[in-house]
Amino acid sequence: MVRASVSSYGHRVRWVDEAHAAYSDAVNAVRLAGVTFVRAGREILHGIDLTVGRGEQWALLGPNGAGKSTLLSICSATTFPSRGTARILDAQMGRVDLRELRRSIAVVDSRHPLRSNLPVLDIVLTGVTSTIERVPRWEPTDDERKRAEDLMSQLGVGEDPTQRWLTMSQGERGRTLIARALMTDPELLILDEPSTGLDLAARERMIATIDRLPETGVTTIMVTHHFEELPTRTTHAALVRAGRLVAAGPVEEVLTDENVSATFDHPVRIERIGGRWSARTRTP
Ligand SMILES: Nc1ncnc2c1ncn2[C@@H]1O[C@H](COP(=O)(O)OP(=O)(O)OP(=O)(O)O)[C@@H](O)[C@H]1O
Repeated sequence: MVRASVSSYGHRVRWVDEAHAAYSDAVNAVRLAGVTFVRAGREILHGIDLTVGRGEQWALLGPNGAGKSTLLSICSATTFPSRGTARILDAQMGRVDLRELRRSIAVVDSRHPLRSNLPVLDIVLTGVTSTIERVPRWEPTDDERKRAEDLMSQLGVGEDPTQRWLTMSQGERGRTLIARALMTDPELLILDEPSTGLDLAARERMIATIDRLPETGVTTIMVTHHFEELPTRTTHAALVRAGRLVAAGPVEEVLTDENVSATFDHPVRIERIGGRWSARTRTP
């Protein structure tokens, strides 16, 4: 069912995720109801309702400071809502063992805070321990090592065994972090600006990599600033502005000139060519 409403910015927007709300949680990866988040006395998210079905590929878009990363941290069960409920992979935050839940969730963050100059294999293996650094005295099993090597080969990293974190390019780091994230065969994969700082060829390789992820059945939620970076297999989008959703639902219905212009408070024309999107200023 599609419901039309008027956003707080005076634009008519369509809410298109109501059909999902009728689903049982068994088919939902994320279900947020009335999620509000307060930090340092300031309300950053205001009553967010969002349902992400399992196997869907979502993009979160919006201006700087809109609350995308905060929303992402609630979806990854890293941050608790101040009010409202968050069900992640059928588990209600606040009522489950978070360590157990987080085993099914992997996060790829372009600002990965690794300080040690680890080789690629060791970085990928930190996906098993869910740590940034290698855990002292922890050793992978033969199967874990084999899986890490398989993923490295699939993602095209680690061919040079001397390659280490501090000397890796942004593109190599990004693909290494995706291999790391896939180590635990996650049900939910969170991607925070995975293409940041990549040159054109590296960005295109990264998008092609992300485009292959649905084959694993994983649900993805990705934050990006650029419509050009949306993988072709993106199924849904959510537009965030000033801590509120402007629109959320199937990507073709959400990424309209009207919705995107309302989100960025700027006249925007959205085009989709060959499955990829672009956005530019709409001239009268
Ligand atoms: N640690 C913090 N303490 C106080 N306020 C914060 C903190 N982190 C973020 N904020 C504020 O919360 C709001 C939302 O931030 P958030 O990082 O979620 O936005 P974003 O949409 O991801 O932004 P960007 O696109 O710039 O990364 C911003 O106004 C930001 O200033």
